[in-house]
Amino acid sequence: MEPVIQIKDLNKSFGDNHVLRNFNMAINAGENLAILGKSGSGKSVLIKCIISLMEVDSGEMIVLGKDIQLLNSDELDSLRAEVGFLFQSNALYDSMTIRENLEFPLRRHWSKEERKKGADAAVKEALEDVGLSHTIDMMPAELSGGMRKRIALARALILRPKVIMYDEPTTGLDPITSREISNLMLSVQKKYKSAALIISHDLNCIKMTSNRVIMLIEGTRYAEDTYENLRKSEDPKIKEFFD
Ligand SMILES: Nc1ncnc2c1ncn2[C@@H]1O[C@H](COP(=O)(O)OP(=O)(O)OP(=O)(O)O)[C@@H](O)[C@H]1O
Repeated sequence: MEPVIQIKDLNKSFGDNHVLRNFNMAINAGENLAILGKSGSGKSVLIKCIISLMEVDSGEMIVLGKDIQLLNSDELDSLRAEVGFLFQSNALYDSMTIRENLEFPLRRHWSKEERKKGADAAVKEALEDVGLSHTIDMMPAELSGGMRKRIALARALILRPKVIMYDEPTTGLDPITSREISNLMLSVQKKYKSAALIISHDLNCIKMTSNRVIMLIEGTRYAEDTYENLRKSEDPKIKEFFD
């Protein structure tokens, strides 16, 4: 089966700063792939290139069978409906209730008719998925950091994406809440058979959620293996991450 995301020989520089160098990566359907790299190694730049928020210098990016550099803005918009994002900041709208926050992507991607028929059920199911049905009429400010993260995940799920991008999903959360989020990420993968790109510093999160890990070092795919195999590596550059 064709990978859901395929990156070939991606290069991205800012002046003399060559952030990504002939970077290659493929995510298969239903697979959780994590990218582990030091601060400043280019993980966020990579996500921005994949969702076309940033232009690349050279390389190819095929997302759900489409070469994203060849898409016009309408085509990009509909592709983005199939890709869910969980941003580090959660990006919830503070002035909207939880229901309104979850309806937001539906307003953009569903017709009025579709929303009339299905929005209420979709919002309720997404909230159930993250165990927060009771917050439907609350405001984001009334929720804890971990709850806001779960709501952001519910919003990412509402359009049933085939692939989800997790940008530092557990950063800033305590270990117990981080584990809850990691467990949720696993149950999402199981229930929706979605694939994921997970960018994280949190080794526990990566250990729990990823099927495969790419080590991004000096802009390249330095190593790629399961978490357990990488943890056992004797390579000093890899060991550094686990010590
Ligand atoms: N818009 C930009 N203009 C210039 N340089 C940039 C820009 N965005 C990122 N960079 C540079 O690209 C490099 C990679 O940054 P990036 O944010 O991708 O790192 P990261 O691996 O996500 O780090 P962290 O884990 O700290 O979030 C850094 O050297 C950064 O300064």
